[in-house]
Amino acid sequence: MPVSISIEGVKHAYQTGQQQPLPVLDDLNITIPEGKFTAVVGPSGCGKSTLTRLVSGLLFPNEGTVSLGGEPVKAPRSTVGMAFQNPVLLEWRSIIQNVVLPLEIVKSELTHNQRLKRAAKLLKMVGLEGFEHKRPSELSGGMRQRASLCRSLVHNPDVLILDEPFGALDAFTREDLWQLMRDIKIKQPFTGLLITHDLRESVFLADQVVVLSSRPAKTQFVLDVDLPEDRTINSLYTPKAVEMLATLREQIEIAQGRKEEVADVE
Ligand SMILES: Nc1ncnc2c1ncn2[C@@H]1O[C@H](COP(=O)(O)OP(=O)(O)OP(=O)(O)O)[C@@H](O)[C@H]1O
Repeated sequence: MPVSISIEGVKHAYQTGQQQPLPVLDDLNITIPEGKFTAVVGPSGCGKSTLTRLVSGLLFPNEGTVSLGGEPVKAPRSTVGMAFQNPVLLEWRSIIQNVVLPLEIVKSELTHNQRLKRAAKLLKMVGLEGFEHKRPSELSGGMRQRASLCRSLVHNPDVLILDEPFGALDAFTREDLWQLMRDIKIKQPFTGLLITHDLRESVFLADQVVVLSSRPAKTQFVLDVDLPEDRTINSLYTPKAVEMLATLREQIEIAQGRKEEVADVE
């Protein structure tokens, strides 16, 4: 069952040997209701991947709290799924064996056959039926990323963290995978956190887009994406979406220090 994600007053600095700590996150506040999808955008190096480590329990904040379903995160949780820009599939395993890997790690109660059945169902859902027994190197980049998405979903995670998973793909494959992700979200609900540099991707996939300031990152701006659930690529060209994209573009420029924030004049 999807759970809410709550990031409240989070500050984090990395200890870097003898040098002064490097402040990375400074007063981060993000709330993602259960089953909703939030995209986080911000300047390069502002702390987005650090945020994913805090939510997945691989790192703990110096100040503030990160909670999943109202429970503070104190350790890595097996109910979180993750996918990254580089799918890192194991070459000595077939595609289906790569997909079942998380079930082995979390010591699932499913039998061997049940695990294979679940993986095969996911592979079918992403259009990889017939490729179950291929090696990762026999697949294209887009196909490997589809397999990686199956691996991140095979243990039915209640939270899915996507750290630029489509960043290395060509524009058309990327759009295909956005649509696939939209359909997966309906079939297998989860609470989603997407890190991306692509504003169109954020508007296509998310219910809300959070813009972070430059490092140390603060929550600078939150946009509610008021588009239909069943949005298509064409939805990105509607006046409403174009206006949202322009707003986000402007906020990124402010975050990068290229533009001053202008106060509203009544
Ligand atoms: N384990 C670590 N120890 C020390 N410093 C780190 C560590 N991990 C990241 N950093 C530093 O923290 C800052 C934020 O890194 P992070 O990877 O979270 O940013 P990001 O927003 O995801 O970057 P990008 O957009 O370029 O992918 C960077 O300056 C990075 O060098």
